[in-house]
This record gives sequence, C-alpha cells and structure tokens, in this order.
Amino acid sequence: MATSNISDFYLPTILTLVAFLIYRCILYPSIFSPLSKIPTPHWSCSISPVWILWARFNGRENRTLHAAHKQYGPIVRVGPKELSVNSVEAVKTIYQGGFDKHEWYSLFNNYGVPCTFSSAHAKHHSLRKRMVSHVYSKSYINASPALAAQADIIINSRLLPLIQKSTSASQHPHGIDVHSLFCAAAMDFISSYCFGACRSADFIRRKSYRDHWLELYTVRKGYGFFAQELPRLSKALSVVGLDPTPSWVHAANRELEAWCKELSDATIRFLENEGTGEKSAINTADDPVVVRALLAGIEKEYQTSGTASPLYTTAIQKRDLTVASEILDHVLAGQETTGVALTYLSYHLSQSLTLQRDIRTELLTLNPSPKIGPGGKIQPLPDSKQLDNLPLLHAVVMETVRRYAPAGGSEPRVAPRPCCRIGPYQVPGGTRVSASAYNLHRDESAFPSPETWDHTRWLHRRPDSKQNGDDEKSEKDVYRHFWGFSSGGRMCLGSNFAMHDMKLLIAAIYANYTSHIVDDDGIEPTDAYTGHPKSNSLYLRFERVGAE
Ligand code: HEM
Repeated sequence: MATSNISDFYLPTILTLVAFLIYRCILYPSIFSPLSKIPTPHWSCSISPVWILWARFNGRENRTLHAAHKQYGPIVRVGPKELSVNSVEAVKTIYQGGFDKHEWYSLFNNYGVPCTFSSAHAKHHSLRKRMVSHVYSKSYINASPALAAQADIIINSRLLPLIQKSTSASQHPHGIDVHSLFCAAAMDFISSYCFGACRSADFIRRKSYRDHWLELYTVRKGYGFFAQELPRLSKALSVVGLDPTPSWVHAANRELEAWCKELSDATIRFLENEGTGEKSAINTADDPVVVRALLAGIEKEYQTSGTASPLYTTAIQKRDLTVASEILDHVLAGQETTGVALTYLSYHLSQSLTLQRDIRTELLTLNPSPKIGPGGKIQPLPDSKQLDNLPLLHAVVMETVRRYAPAGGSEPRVAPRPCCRIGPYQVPGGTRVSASAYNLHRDESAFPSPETWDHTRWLHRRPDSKQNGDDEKSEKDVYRHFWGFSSGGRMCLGSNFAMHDMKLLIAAIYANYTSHIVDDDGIEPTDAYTGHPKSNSLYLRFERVGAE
C-alpha cells in the first residue's frame, strides 16, 4: 500500500518533469520559438550550441559561418539562442542600433576592472569612451605635435636604421622578420602615444625583450575558449581544481598586466609631478597624450557627478587600475592588428615591383618629400593630411584590411528586451547576435572574387571624393560593406590612429626601399577573432632605391 502511494506521487511528477524538459529544450526552441523560422546550418542548432562551439573550439568559426551564410542566406541560427548575420542592413540594426556587448567581452577586463572595450552597458561605455575619443579623432591625430615628434623618433631613430642595416651584405640574404618588426613598430607608436616616447616600449630596438613579450602574447591565444564561451563551467571547474585554462596562460597574463601597470603608474606619477618637480612635456615627444586625457576625463567625471557617477566604484575609486586597464587594452588592440595589416600589405607589395614603383611615384609627389636625406633621416616627415589623401596608398591599405581583416571575427551583441526585429525576423531579447568583417568582406556583390587581394577596388572611390554615375554606386558599395573597424558606437577607437601609423610606416619604407620575399612559409591567416599569419613570421629583404 505504502509502495503504491509513493509511485502514485513520483510517477506523475517525473512524467511532468520529463514532458516539461522535452517542451523546454526541444519543442519550444525548434517549433514554437520565434527563432525557429530562421534557417539553421545544422539540424542540432535549434536545440544545442554544440555545433558552433565545436567550430570555435577548433579555430574554424569564420570559415564555418561563411559556408553557412553562402548556403542559407544573410541570417542563420547557429544555436538555440544565437544568430549570425551577414548583411549591411542587419549590421545597421545591431551595431548602429546600440545593442549591448555580450558577456563574452568580460574576459577583456584587465586587473578585474572594465575598460572601454569590455564595458557591456551603453551608459558606462559611452562615459569611458568620451574620456579619450577626442585624442583619437582624425583631426587631433593629424595636428598633434606630440604624435609628430613621436613618429619622428620611431621612424628616423629606430625603424630606418634597422632596415638600412638589413641591407648589409651579411644580413641581406636572410632578410628580416617583418611580422615581428611591424608589431614592434605598431607597439612603439601606440605606447608612445599612451605613455610618452621616453616611457614607450621601444620594441623596434629592444629585440630580445620584444621576442619575450610577443611570446607571452602569443601563448595566450586560443585559450580564451572556455572562459569566454563557457564561463560558468569554466569557473566551476576552476573551483574544484580543474581549471581548463593552463597555468602558463594565467602566468603570461599576469606578466603582461604587470608590465603595463608599471609603465602606467610611472606615467601617472610623472603627470602628478608635472609643473612642480618635472618639466612639462605637453606637445613634446614625451607627452603621454592618452594617459593625460584619461586622468583629466576621470577627474571631470568626479567633479561633475561625484558619488552618483555610474563609474564611481570603478574608474573614480580605482583610478590607477582603470587607467592601466584602459591602456593595456589600447596597446594590445593597437600592436597586433596594425602589425598584421602591415605584414600582409608588405607581403602583397613584395609580389609586384610595378606596384611598389607606382606607390613610390605617388609618395614622391608629397611636399616635403619622404625621401631619406643625407643624414639617413626623413626630415621633416610627410604631412599627415597630405599622406592620408594619396589614393593609391589608401587603396592598398583598405584592401589589406578588407582581405585580411585583422580583427575579423564575430562581434557578439545581445538583442534588447523584450524583443526586436532583425531583417524579416522577430528576435527575442537576450539572443546573442553577431556579424563579422571576415564574412561581410566576402560579399561577392560588393567584392567580386573576394579572396583576391585587388587594391583597384578602392581606387578613386573614397566617400569624401566627388564621383559620378556607376562609380558612385560602386563606391558606396565597397565602403558600405567595409567593416574592418566595425561600426556604430562600439566602432574601433583607434581606427584613425591605425590608418595614420600604417600609412606613415609604408610611406617611410617604400619611398626609399623595395622589398622582396625571402620566406613566406605559414603566411596564411589563422581563423580567429584576431587572425595572424600561422607562422607568426614573414621574412623580407629590402634594397635601397637610388635617387630618382
Ligand atoms: C588595423 C588596426 C585595427 C583594426 C583592424 C581594429 C579593429 C577593431 C574592431 C573590428 C573593433 C570592434 C571589435 C568588437 O566590437 O568586437 C575594434 C574595437 C576597438 N579598438 Fe580597434 N582596431 C585596430 C587598431 C586599434 C588601435 C591602434 C587601437 C588603440 C587605441 C584600438 C582600440 C580599440 C578599442 C578601444 C576598441 C573598443 C571600442 C569600443 O568598444 O567602443 N584599435 N577595433
């Protein structure tokens, strides 16, 4: 009698629970959810995220999504609560529409403190970004005496002597690893702008420390999967001593953080003493433009909103950590992306002496000329505005960022609650939605033969130059589909800075040297959020061009 009472109670309960789970985990997502109307590239996607997680785990996400969009159209459902989109219109809805960033970005909280890149919520994010966005605007960059002085040191005293030395009889046949060199040059630019030239990384000259630093940076790659995609599982495993992230990755992160914190603290101390103990560095090469702007921004926020500021417990109470967190993000974001773009750009230039000659001819129209003078220096350096307006130089840079999209992976955002429309579909709030430059840049309607590096797509097609008829249409298409720096409120903060330092470096080199491939083994890019050559290297040899 007692047994039958127990089964009378448990059986219906268990059956109800099973029915509920079947409805919740299978029937609702695959039949009743509004997302069920969206095509799935694999039968499991409507009930499980395993298909997309597996592609991510194996470093195949970009290619897998590309194939999915080719077959199933611009909006595909890649998980029960996840969409991938690949159309300019959907990108506009999501990224210009100000959807919040997904928690995926919280891995980029350095020192446990958010930065502009990692802030999820619009309000916090815009307060942070506003503090520094003016020093990264095109007009500020083109006119900054500090940046001009920093560029002079980096190009004339660090880069050109090294390239010239590589042309000597003993070094010439082996060439130099330009991937490492360009990451170093990009780091020297961004770290000078953040900390001032005297505290910059000086990676072009400090090759052994640069190698060590790049090693630390590289070993972390590929190990973000568990922490970013499965954060709760990852935390639970760490608690029981089964942390899926290897200890050397934590050690590398700690060392990179300590490196930046030391430079950041030294810069803050310098600025606190400036005008009292220390001579003012303002507008000189040693001006720490970005840290200066950040400190002023945090102080202004405190004066304006005090303890009511949304940033009170972070940026205001943890000012020095916040500065270090923000700057670490800028130097990490700035060095690899720019270094990778320059590597692929020089790789393509090295395959065509005709294109190198045409670029040199264009560069030599500049006044002052970027030719190396008698002292082995380019003095003065080309005017930034004039340089920016050179059509061929602009075209080769744009095509490189299109074809190789150094930050080309999916950029996850969260659909706002309660729901929104993306294209023809209703999307419930909380759904993870992403687009990627990798995919948008392979849209054949805007970029025929998208795998081909073809700079002529961009010639005479700048939105700021007046065009007519057909050209105007295609001009809009190529620029509308270009997403190398993302778009909307979360667009790259450093896009103008990156375009400026890439153009200046290419001008300084190709006005004076030709480059030739020595070893391009492993040049094909990795499939990742930030891709890079598989070998992490490209060996080129340089030859000095005679007076023309
Ligand atoms: C060729 C070089 C570069 C490329 C291709 C690039 C690309 C991008 C892309 C695609 C994003 C959006 C990422 C996302 O939302 O997931 C981004 C964001 C960002 N980038 Fe860059 N970037 C470059 C250089 C730089 C530099 C030099 C800096 C230095 C300040 C920088 C700082 C940032 C920051 C702070 C964000 C976050 C912006 C926000 O959330 O509002 N980037 N970048």
